[in-house]
Amino acid sequence: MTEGVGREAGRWEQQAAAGGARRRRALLSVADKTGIVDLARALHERGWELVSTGGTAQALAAAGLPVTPVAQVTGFPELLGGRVKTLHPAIHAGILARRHRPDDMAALQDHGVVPVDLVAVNLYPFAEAAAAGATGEALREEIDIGGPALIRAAAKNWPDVIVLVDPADYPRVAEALAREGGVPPAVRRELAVKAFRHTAFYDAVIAAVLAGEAPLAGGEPWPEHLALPLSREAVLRYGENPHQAAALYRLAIPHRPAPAAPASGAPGSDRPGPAGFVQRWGKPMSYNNWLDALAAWRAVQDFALPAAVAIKHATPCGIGVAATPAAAFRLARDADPESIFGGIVAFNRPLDAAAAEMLAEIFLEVVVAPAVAPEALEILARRKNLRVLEADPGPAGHGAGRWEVRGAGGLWLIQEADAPDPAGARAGWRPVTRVVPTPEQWDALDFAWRAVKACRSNAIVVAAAHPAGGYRTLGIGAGQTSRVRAVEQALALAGPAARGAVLASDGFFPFPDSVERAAAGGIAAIVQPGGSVRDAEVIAAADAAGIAMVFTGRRHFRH
Ligand SMILES: NC(=O)c1ncn([C@@H]2O[C@H](COP(=O)(O)O)[C@@H](O)[C@H]2O)c1NC=O
Repeated sequence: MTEGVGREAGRWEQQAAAGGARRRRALLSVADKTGIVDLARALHERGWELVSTGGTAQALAAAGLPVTPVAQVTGFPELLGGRVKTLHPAIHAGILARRHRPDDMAALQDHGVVPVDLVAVNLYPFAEAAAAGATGEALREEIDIGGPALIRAAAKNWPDVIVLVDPADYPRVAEALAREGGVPPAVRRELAVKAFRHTAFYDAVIAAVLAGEAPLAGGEPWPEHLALPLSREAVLRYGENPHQAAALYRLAIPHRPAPAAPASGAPGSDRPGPAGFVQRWGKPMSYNNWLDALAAWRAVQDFALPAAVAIKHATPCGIGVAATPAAAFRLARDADPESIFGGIVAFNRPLDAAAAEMLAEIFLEVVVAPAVAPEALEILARRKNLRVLEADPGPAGHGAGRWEVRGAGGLWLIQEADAPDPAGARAGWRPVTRVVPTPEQWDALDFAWRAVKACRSNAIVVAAAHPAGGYRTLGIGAGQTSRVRAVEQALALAGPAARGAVLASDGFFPFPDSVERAAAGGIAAIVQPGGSVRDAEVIAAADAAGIAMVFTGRRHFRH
């Protein structure tokens, strides 16, 4: 505590306890009436005067409590359809007067203003109105003006005024008043912090909604100041390691509601997750679970056919596409049967029983899919340590999913997410070698290119069609500090299967050495962004080996 406020507050409490040199006054003005009658009754029983705005006053009067209408205090009726109710010196001077300043108190006396000692306010439900589709004038009327002014005034004067913005805090304040005749300074300060967060969050939501499709950028090149409305979804057991504290927040920009989870009658109670996620089974998600599940879910969006992406430590260890989720999973699993142990698997199609049976055979941490059939959930629920998430594949709305924010060393970096390449993107690819890919190789290169996008840089993917249909990664070299080492890792994992396979590189080859290694491993076709100053040498190496190579003109680094 600072500013000697505890001393001032103590004086205030003594005054109150001394039998009330004056009657204390509370201003109650709440859109959400939850708990307000109980709070008002507790105050009334302790001799407080209750002052309220229209709807709140009605609710209190209906409960048999005596209320002073705010209009009686201000001498004005509520104006402009409620746009101006409490915005008046008779209210705000009463809140803001510093009780230890004789000049402030004298000013109140001179102007017949009564001090306000407690403010309980919550705001017009702007976010709910936006989520329900309100626009234009109707939405604008949901922007609360007087409420934030009351909250901020009371929070500024927290040494003398109790500010309440959350009904969950009413009982403890009522108890403190009953027990001690006042609320300890530390608690008043804590309530003030909560109040400023409340109004800051409220305004951040309004700005984001008014900014529309570009909530972060505000529709213009990056704004100088940016307030992101974040809502806590969960306090996590710990972060990346047990000695790190962690919580999960989501960008709380109203958007269309996620589809209701299908009623399954299946085991487990549904646990809501961040916007668009519902946990259908299993223990709470950990920090690393979320990192991996989000990476897997993002990666699987890049494929149009049924796909399975298996992730370990935020980078894929196997990716498969095939006719069914089960067939896709078989390919992803067999790509690296060792690494998938304890992995996270995402699907881009609803999970059926056939896929669930295969998943339940091995130890996995998390499975993510757009939907999980009831019979599939029954099967997965055999695995006590598995977590099952349903994810909403639809657009996040208001551009919330379009942005990535991450912290590094006290700074925050924001970028547009690396969106999936559109379905026909390869029409823009440019063959640069004498040999051009066969139609089959084009398909395999398309798959490998989408797979390498999901991998940490430097990333190389060796991939091929499967004789029974579909495509799978054979070897992934990711997170390497040199590109040629990523090639070697991918080839080593692929082994003899690399002969005749294709290779994708997330960035250009700075030297021909990677192509020479690929050629030695039997790679038949390569896709890479191109753009190196040594492209000519790289192309010459491919030509010398009889390898087909195409340039995408776009890279997919992932740091
Ligand atoms: N205009 C004002 O002076 C004003 N003062 C308080 N309010 C809000 O009016 C609401 C309560 O209204 P009622 O008691 O009529 O239901 C609260 O959400 C409060 O934040 C106001 N409304 C909006 O700005």
